[in-house]
Amino acid sequence: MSEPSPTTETTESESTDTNDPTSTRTAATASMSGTSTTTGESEEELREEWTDYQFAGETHVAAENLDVHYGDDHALKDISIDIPSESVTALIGPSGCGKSTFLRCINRMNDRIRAAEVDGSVEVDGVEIYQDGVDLVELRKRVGMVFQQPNPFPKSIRDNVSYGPRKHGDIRTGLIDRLLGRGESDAELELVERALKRAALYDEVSDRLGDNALGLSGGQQQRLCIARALATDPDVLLMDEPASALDPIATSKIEDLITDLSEEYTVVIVTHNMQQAARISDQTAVFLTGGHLVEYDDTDKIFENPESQRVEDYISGRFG
Ligand SMILES: Nc1ncnc2c1ncn2[C@@H]1O[C@H](COP(=O)(O)OP(=O)(O)OP(=O)(O)O)[C@@H](O)[C@H]1O
Repeated sequence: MSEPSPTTETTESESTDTNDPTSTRTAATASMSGTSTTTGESEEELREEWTDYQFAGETHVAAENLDVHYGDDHALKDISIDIPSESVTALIGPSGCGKSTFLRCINRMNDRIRAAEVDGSVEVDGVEIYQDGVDLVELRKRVGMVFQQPNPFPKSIRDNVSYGPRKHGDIRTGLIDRLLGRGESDAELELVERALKRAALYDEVSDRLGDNALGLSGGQQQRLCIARALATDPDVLLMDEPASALDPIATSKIEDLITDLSEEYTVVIVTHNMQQAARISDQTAVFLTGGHLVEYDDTDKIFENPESQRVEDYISGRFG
């Protein structure tokens, strides 16, 4: 192993992110509460466990003292975590413990949920993304997201992939291209091919790029969604249970792809499938009920010798 989309789906209109008027929260550092958890371990003790983690690589995404509320529901409590670049980080834990909420903090998708209030800090490449003036379109180009249900647009395969770059004006259409006899369509085709190859889909669709994407199998649609995310040249890929709607063969292809992508991208994946987390991730963060990050470490350590009894119970199926 190398070193790291919600239950809501992205729609075409969502993908055209503009600065969201609800996104005015600023970074605020929450103090550590020091309260006791249901198991009697203090939050400092829990924190102790996962801050022992030795980084395999450079930190790419860092959350500090992150709290999320949905109205009265305190969904994430004082989360601090450093996620290394070019690796796969799995987020595991029982339903409702805040995994998707955390994932959505990394590209500020929670800004779209009116009830969501985010406090604390998230840095991507050392830049605070919860400061005023952050360009959310740019952020979401750099931090791509793939959701549980494949959600291609009802357009051609080619248009699905080129949608983002076209929207953001990233496909070059300048004079030099025209002088060289290259038109907009050449640049676009190049980009589409590159993204489809990177998503391990090109060979299966190269002869039908004009066909409607909805005619692809579920696994192909999911790889198309990954290609669509890659087309805007992100460096972080957030994946919310990307294989849970797929059959075992399609799942295996997605897992191989994720491993491959982690050589180039920082992948953060939510999964309910612990075997999947063990197979594909380099480090694993275990969230448990109450919105706590209980332990974070190398995946082998989490699965073979976790520090926390609660994590051991969860992993062995005695809890959660
Ligand atoms: N859009 C929302 N509006 C209000 N509350 C929400 C919203 N999304 C999540 N929550 C609440 O936040 C808490 C954490 O939910 P979240 O979906 O992040 O957990 P999860 O670990 O990803 O769950 P699952 O594994 O079931 O997807 C839950 O109590 C949930 O009800």
